[in-house]
Amino acid sequence: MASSATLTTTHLPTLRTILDEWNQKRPATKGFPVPVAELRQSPDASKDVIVAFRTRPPLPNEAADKFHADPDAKDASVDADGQVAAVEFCAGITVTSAEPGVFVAHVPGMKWSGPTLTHKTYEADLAFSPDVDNEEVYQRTVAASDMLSLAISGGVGCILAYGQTGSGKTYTMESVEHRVARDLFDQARVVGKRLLEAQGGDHASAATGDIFEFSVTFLELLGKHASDLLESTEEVDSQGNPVRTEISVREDKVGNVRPNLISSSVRTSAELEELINKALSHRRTTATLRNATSSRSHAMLTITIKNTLLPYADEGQLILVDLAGSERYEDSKDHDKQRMEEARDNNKSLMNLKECVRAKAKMAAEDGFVHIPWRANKLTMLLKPIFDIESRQPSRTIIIAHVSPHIQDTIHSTNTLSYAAPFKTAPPKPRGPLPYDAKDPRTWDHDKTVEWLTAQFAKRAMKSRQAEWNVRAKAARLAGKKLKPLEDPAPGQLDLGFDVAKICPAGSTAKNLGMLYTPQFVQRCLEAQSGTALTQDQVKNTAVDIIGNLFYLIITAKTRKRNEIMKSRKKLVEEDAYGVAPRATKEYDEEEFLEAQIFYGPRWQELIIAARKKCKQEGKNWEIEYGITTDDMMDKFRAHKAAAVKEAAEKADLEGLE
Ligand SMILES: Nc1ncnc2c1ncn2[C@@H]1O[C@H](COP(=O)(O)OP(=O)(O)OP(=O)(O)O)[C@@H](O)[C@H]1O
Repeated sequence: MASSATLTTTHLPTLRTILDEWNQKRPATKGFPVPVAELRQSPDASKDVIVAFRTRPPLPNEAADKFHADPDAKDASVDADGQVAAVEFCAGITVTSAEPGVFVAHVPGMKWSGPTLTHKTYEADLAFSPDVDNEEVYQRTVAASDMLSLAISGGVGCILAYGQTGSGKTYTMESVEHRVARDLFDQARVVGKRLLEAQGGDHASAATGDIFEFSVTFLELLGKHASDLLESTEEVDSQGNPVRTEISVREDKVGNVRPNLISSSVRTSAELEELINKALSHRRTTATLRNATSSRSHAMLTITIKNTLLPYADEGQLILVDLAGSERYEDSKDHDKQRMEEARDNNKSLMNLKECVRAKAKMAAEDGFVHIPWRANKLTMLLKPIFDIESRQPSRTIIIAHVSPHIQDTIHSTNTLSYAAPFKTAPPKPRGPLPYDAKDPRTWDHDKTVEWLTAQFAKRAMKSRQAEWNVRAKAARLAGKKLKPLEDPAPGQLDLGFDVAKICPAGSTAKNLGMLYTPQFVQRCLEAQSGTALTQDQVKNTAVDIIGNLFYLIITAKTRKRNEIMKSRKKLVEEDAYGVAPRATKEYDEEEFLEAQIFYGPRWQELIIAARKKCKQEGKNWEIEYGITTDDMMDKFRAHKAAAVKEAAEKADLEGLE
């Protein structure tokens, strides 16, 4: 049977005629409904996963190369006289609608009656034709989905470039990276100024809005091997490959995947640009030295954004991934063993990525529980922030699937398009209210939400009232006097320090609050502060604490079903973040472990990671040096919980006596 290559080569004129006929019959291509200059916020900002298709223009002489315009080549296109036929471009892809995006792939085939073309339709949120430039792609994806604001506000934004080798992934991703570098700092300053304004008072950065810290890592994943693209190396191995330290990718004790990469802090667009250029030049050098293209590795740029006004809020992240080429395994069969293994590993990681993105898109569309197998592979482990359903950080993923414009590549293109098209989901359907569940804030109406918020603020107000009284009582005792016992305030008389109606205005529910980013909730609380009893820091800590509690309740409700399954798993096996063999610890189930982490907040991770890092550098045993182990921290947490339970019971007893 004729190979696909021979088929297209020999019958190119016939295929072109069939394509022309099809083109004449089809409706005109639908462009973007909104011109790029008037773009505000689209595509649907409520979607967690946005899918875009992109195809590029044919490159000079590419058609000739693709169709083997070399008379000695196996599939050479020669005419009846044995002359090399002139090879012209023939489209393998047609864009029929830009938004929603529709690509039609023209698949050549052969029947008894002669060559045929099958036209397969694939749908995405957006489709970019060859004449759309990089700026427009950036504006319609990253800018329109407000991804930079998401990351600045403590969320996670991820952009994935997928496609066959040579389809234009690197062309897109490099341009996105440079544009992110161009815009990120200006946007952060706008958000910073807004937050400082809400906070009021003097602040050193009030005029500039410089309240964020940015750090950058750049990882390369080649097959199963991860390395640091920011590590400069002169060393090369016997095959000419640059020797870089192998980076381990695993979950640490607290479940974070933080490979030990060089993390460079940047303060300006120019500094970020410089760093990106450095990493990209390392990637290119590696590719050239290996006599191959960058298509064999995944390159992951991560920008972490810390809000210095809210040190305990989650750090935002932007993760930009130029994925390895999606070659079919058969295409690598002629390669050496190492390259075949790499191709197999790449395929596995891309297949696992597909499962995870699909599950995530499905979960967002159905608002239910779907298992996301992100632990199955290093690539998806590195993308944990977007896949972990226990993460309380909001996230958004844009996947740009690239295809070659040539009919010669249509088989590859259909693979790419059928990989990415299922990520397109309908936006979540508007539903009626869920039946009320006291433990699930997503089911609370406005009144219940206000009641819960009021109770949260009241608890804290009572606590600080008591602390104040204790101080006064102690001073009185020292002066030989006795203070009148503290009486409970009359109903409605407790000064909460906040106007709850401003935090949760009419019509707003816990579900709406749960969709706010931590800094947005903090800003609301700063604006809703009544009286001057609380300092700025107290307001911020209270706000972070309360929104944390709400997130916790929502996550617990979401994962309740999963926890039931997990309950059978009694023991938690820990892995040492620095590669010590896994060891079993005392018994505590995952639910309690999660509760403890939330109780400690980011301090848990900071304490453990910082202590370990320092001791590792100094060659000391961190457990002896610091005397804290996970078991100790769990013990302390249990003691705290027991004390809280005891206190509540005593209070209940007292109330019963009254
Ligand atoms: N939209 C475009 N407009 C013009 N040229 C493009 C476009 N997209 C890609 N190219 C060109 O096509 C060639 C291949 O693109 P690129 O290297 O980005 O592909 P790739 O998918 O990243 O390949 P690899 O996987 O091998 O790294 C490059 O010369 C690039 O400049």
